[in-house]
Amino acid sequence: MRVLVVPEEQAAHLAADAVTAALQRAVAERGRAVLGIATGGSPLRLYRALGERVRAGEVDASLLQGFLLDEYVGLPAGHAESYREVVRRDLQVHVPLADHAVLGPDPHTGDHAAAALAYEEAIAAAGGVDVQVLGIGGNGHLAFNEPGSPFDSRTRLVELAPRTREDNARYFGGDVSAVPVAALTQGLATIAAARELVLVASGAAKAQALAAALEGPVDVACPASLLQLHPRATVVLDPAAASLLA
Ligand SMILES: N[C@@H]1[C@@H](O)[C@H](O)[C@@H](COP(=O)(O)O)O[C@@H]1O
Repeated sequence: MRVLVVPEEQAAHLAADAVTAALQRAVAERGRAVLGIATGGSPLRLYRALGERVRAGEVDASLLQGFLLDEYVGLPAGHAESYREVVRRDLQVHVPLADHAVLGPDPHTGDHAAAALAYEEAIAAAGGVDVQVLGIGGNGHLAFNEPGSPFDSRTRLVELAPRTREDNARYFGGDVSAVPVAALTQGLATIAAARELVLVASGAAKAQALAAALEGPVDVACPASLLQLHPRATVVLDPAAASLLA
């Protein structure tokens, strides 16, 4: 695991370096590349920086396919805070992935187990994820794998922890009751199967989770501690997020 601590503005560029290199490697090997997409505030600057790389011709967006980490269950299709819409706003305006080239778990089928399985199959059919962008929850969650999620978990329906719903209320006008109670999420084993992981985090609110994830025991109590086991993981932090690291 590589941990880089730099000012936030520089962090996005270092993370974009890692993501770009992984995508270029995949394109050189297989003629295309699969990007794993995280939502939330953490990767916003990274996605802008990645857009610059695309405009500079370092990455050909037409060769990319994207898979979301997770999706809320219970929002109407097209809801502004559904992760499919968030990805349109936060990633696709910078990195022009075609709509058909971006998939997320489908929360509208009425059969969440079947949708979860179909999503795993779609990722496998694409050849797996080349580089997975990650944020980290304040409680150490990855995607919507809350503390206690098994390391061998796959895409499935999960209930959101109260802390996660409170943290995410800021995207729902501050109203916790508007935050869905469930989601479909890639499992920890699904995430760990990506060939490369790039986690970005900033701010003191993430410091405790990062100390547990990077320097604590590898344990389901902190789902993000699985990064310690991954052969190609890069973590890019600003000084505040890194402030509790030894
Ligand atoms: N499901 C997402 C995660 O994928 C994300 O990493 C995390 C942190 O979000 P933020 O970057 O906005 O702090 O929260 C959300 O709940």
